[in-house]
Amino acid sequence: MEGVDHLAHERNKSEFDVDAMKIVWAGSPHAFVVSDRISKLVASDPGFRKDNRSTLSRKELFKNTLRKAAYAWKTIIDLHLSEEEAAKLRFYVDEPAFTDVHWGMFIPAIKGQGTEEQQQKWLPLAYKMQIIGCYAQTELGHGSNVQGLETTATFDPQTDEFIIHSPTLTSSKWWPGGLGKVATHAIAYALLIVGGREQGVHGFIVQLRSLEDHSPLPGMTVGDIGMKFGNGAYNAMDNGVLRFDHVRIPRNQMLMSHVMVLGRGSSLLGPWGGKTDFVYSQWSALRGGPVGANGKVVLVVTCEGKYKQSDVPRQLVYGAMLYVRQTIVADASCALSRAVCIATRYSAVRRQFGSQNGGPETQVIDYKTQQSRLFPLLASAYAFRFVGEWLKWLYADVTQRLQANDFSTLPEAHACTAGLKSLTTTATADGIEECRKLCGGHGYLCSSGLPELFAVYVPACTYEGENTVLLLQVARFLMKTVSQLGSSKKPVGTIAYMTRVEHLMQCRCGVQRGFAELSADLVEAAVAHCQLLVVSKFIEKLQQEIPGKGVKQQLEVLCNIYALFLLHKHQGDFLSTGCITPKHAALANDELRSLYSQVRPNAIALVDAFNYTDHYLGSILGCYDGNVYPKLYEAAWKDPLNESVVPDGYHQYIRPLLKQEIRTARL
Ligand SMILES: Cc1cc2nc3c(=O)[nH]c(=O)nc-3n(C[C@H](O)[C@H](O)[C@H](O)COP(=O)(O)OP(=O)(O)OC[C@H]3O[C@@H](n4cnc5c(N)ncnc54)[C@H](O)[C@@H]3O)c2cc1C
Repeated sequence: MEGVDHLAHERNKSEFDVDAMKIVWAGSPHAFVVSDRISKLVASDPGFRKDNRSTLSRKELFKNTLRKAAYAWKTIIDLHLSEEEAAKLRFYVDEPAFTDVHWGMFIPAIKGQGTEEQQQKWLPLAYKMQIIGCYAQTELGHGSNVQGLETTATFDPQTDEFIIHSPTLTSSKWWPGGLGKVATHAIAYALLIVGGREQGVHGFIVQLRSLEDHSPLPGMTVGDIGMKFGNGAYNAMDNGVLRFDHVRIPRNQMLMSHVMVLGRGSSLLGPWGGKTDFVYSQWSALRGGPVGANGKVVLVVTCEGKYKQSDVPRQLVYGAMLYVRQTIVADASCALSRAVCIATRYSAVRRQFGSQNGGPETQVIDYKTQQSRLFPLLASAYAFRFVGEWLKWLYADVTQRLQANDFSTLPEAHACTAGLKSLTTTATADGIEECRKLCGGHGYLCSSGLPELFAVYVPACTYEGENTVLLLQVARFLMKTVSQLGSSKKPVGTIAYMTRVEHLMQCRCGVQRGFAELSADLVEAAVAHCQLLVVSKFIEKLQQEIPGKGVKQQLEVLCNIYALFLLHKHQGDFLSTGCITPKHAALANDELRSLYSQVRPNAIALVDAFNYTDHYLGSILGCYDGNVYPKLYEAAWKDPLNESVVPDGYHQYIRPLLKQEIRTARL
């Protein structure tokens, strides 16, 4: 039956132009062309094979990841791929690797926190992969609380160097991807000590390994932290542990675009001016902690004991984080759409019960319960796509403003990226698991692709800001906004709606002192605010011109499902606050059911619009042609356990049982 499309009847039912939807999903015709070409290139190259990943041992998996990363780099060079194409290629290779951190965190950190001089020195090396970088912030004892980091960087004015040291076991760097076995350099975060005084946590470029033989440099104890959740998945990554024993690095390896420590006799440039011994700054946690009272970086000139302020707000250190978090939101729609594509196609293939007069049984996708679990996830995938697009725009906008010394939108951008990172990753991780359940027993097989997708994805709820910690930051931002409602400072942008809420206008924010007590409720408020963002950005998308027969109508249906499903899920909150009446709630529920019926004939086409190759999906249940059973059957025989009919261990452990010889067996 090779070549037969078992889902053709489903595709024929669709009421819209799938090719036009593919372009909407990709973001533009250009993005579609690039994505389509690169995904097919990766899928057709046996060098990027990944179907055996979950059966490899850790060592084999890791070595294979190294091979793929090198092969990907060779392909990028040989084919002269642009930066955009290269990024797409890494995306479609679809394997966590040290390169993710090198390109996604090490380079952005140097760009965001390094001086021009530092960028000129380090970026060309990093771009050519003559050095490989990791991002070493988290320690064994502290992750979210960056101010609590214990690694020290003590300035030695005699030699003009920093001494990087891990004073305790809990100060060991722990988790950084790429650190364990590959990275030659790290951006290591450490508590700066100048003249005996602690001056907050800063980033330092530290060489870890020899560029000749890859051995750790003197003073470094470095290795991998061990197996992680799931088969394959994140075990392809060498998350690492690192201890420093009085490692010396030159002063110019502290990242100094916003703060600086000057050597004796150096001149100060820019807004600070003057001549001094040392200058350093104070700034709060990268991930935690409220923004300071005036939001300014405080520069301290130690030799004179004078305090000066620059015009640079301390939130500027969030720049690299904003970038990384907005990419995480974009990735959420990819991971969720992938799981939804698998579950939708399989739900159309799978039949259970309902046979009439010997006819075929019912496709499980036709059960209303299946639809009510699956279609809100399909709607969420599209909703996250569009809010991700908007966040990308917001990031570009805020970056442009920063270059023009306009810092006004930075707190809002920070709240949006933190909140949406939290919301979309939580919903995606939960959504992937729901898709696994939607596929019944077969969803539990590695060949469904869903267990590994979940295992790879779920740490996104923790890294780059633990999701609850991030929501607490959004809650603080919202409470601050509420407290300013009566003042002349009017909320704008994503919080402008607050001025329209009559009740809020009369509120005085009373949670300043009781914040911790109310934090669980405030986190819910933060989620609601972020949901409003997602819904409003979906609606804004629909206000644009969207070409293609029936495309806009389908998106309208999905947008309504997304919004009404939320209303349905949180009915209690809406009813208890008097926002809706029980009649409204019932109407919304009726409407939701009717929307599910409208999606049903278009469901397969709506997931086809993601344009995923079978290679990228990595799932027998989700394969394009729907020919699930023969492929499942065939895959089972390829399992290493089936290499022999009688298993290894039969003579030692099974036969003695069967032959009642267990007491004399050598176990
Ligand atoms: C796969 C993976 C890859 C990673 N890669 C890197 C990397 O490349 N570089 C790097 O530096 N780090 C990396 N990390 C580490 C990651 O960034 C941290 O684990 C993350 O920041 C969370 O910090 P934590 O582990 O200290 O969690 P904790 O903060 O200890 O969280 C534990 C619990 O405490 C709660 N909690 C914490 N603080 C508060 C609070 N103030 N109020 C209420 N509740 C609170 C949290 O909600 C959570 O439920 C990685 C982690 C993983 C899992």
